[in-house]
Amino acid sequence: QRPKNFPPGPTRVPILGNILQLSLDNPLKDFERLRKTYGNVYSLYLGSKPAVFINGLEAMKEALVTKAKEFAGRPQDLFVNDTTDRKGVILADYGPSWKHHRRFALMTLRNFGLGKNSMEDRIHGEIKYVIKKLEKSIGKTMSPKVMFHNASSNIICQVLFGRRYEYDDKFINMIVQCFTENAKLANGPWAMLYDSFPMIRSLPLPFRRAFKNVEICQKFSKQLLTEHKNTRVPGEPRDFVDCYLDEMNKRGEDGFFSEAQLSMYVLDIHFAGTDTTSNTLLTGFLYFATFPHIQERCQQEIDKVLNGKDLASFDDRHNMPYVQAVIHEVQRIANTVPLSVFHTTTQDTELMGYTIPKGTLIIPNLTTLLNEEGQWKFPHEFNPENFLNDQGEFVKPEAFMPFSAGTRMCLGEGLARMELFLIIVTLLRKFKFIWPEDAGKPDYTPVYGVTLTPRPYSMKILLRETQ
Ligand code: HEM
Repeated sequence: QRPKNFPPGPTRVPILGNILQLSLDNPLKDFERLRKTYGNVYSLYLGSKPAVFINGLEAMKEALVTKAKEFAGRPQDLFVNDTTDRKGVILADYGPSWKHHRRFALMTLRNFGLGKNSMEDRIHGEIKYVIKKLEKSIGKTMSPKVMFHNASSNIICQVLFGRRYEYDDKFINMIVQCFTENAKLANGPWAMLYDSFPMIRSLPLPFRRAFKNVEICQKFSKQLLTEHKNTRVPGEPRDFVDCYLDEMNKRGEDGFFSEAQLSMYVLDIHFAGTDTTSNTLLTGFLYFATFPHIQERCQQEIDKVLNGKDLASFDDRHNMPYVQAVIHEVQRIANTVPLSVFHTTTQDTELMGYTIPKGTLIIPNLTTLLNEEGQWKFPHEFNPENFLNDQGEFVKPEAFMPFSAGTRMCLGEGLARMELFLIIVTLLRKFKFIWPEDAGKPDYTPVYGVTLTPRPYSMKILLRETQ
């Protein structure tokens, strides 16, 4: 029996809950089936623990925007919490430590956006290496996966640590590999079993791999922190880590800012800024290569707007409605973080008339907004018309929430949007991306995880004549 007025859902069995009713490899289709049966707010039991799923624009807005604070918590008893030692910002519960760290990140990222060495310069700096890499493949086919993952990692590494790594650097490739592996493990079958059955948690099962990966990454960030402490000049920050160390000096021992926090905090931001942007870029180029007419129309608009200009700037987006529409459509179809990051309720509350007690696990299914019927002209196909009005102007429907919404909304949205725009525009301006003749039909179905990943593919690179 569910508690009185709790969201409905399928009957559960003792101990296992509803877990046998889900495909643990990729439950997204099951979640959609359950939404059709039980409505936009329903519940499932993962073992003995209830989880409330939020679907569709109306329910999502009520929870994340109207009742933002009431839904701003994070669960603290899951696999992901154990792997990250309950530090950092992404999984921090709603409270003063999370607030201070979120505010600090937003402020510091904003400050790096200004001035001489601006975020745009940093991104263009990295794009030069991407161009070099692509130039080596002209006339040939290449798999863009490592390149985009490393480019995204480098952009955020520059901000955090003031440094970048070559794309064949073994060390950073190992870190990125840990990120991509953990993004699959974090909500994969073993994590689901770990969360549902606490008695198996200390057993040597495959979920141990995720702990090992965090350990490897922690070594990496701790080493960089030591280097920073040894070389910094207080009050003259070179990067995010220096700013944090300055802030620690300023605050003294207030219990919120500490070195132990810092090493997981930078890891959080490094991870969040790598596996998201890169998978979105990979989705984008998969579609550019297989929808050549859309690629060409973007190139015409880019040529016209950038006519004679050396580099694209983020402001140019206002004169590129079609390119803007395409990039947003790429994000919509990529559905990069399909179940957002899980929330909890911070107090007893109500949603769409149902009663939800404090501390309930909340799963915002963002997928159901990005393809919701009635919200999009073409919910189930790749079509930039989804973001264009009858006059060909760019419009952003309300259901476009790949970064979530409200209090816990992605704090890297500004950076991510700038990266996507500058990288896509610069590369489409210079190169033509072609689906290889012998590659067969493209498979657009992504691999499930905390982030959705396009299946590995290769594309042929040509240099464009008109630039
Ligand atoms: C296309 C790229 C990206 C997508 C689609 C994306 C999406 C998301 C989503 C859905 C959430 C969960 C929000 C919630 O719980 O309601 C999130 C949180 C977060 N993202 Fe992003 N993200 C992207 C890029 C980035 C970048 C570049 C950074 C680095 C600065 C970043 C840092 C974070 C952080 C720190 C959080 C946790 C915020 C909190 O709990 O307060 N993300 N992101």
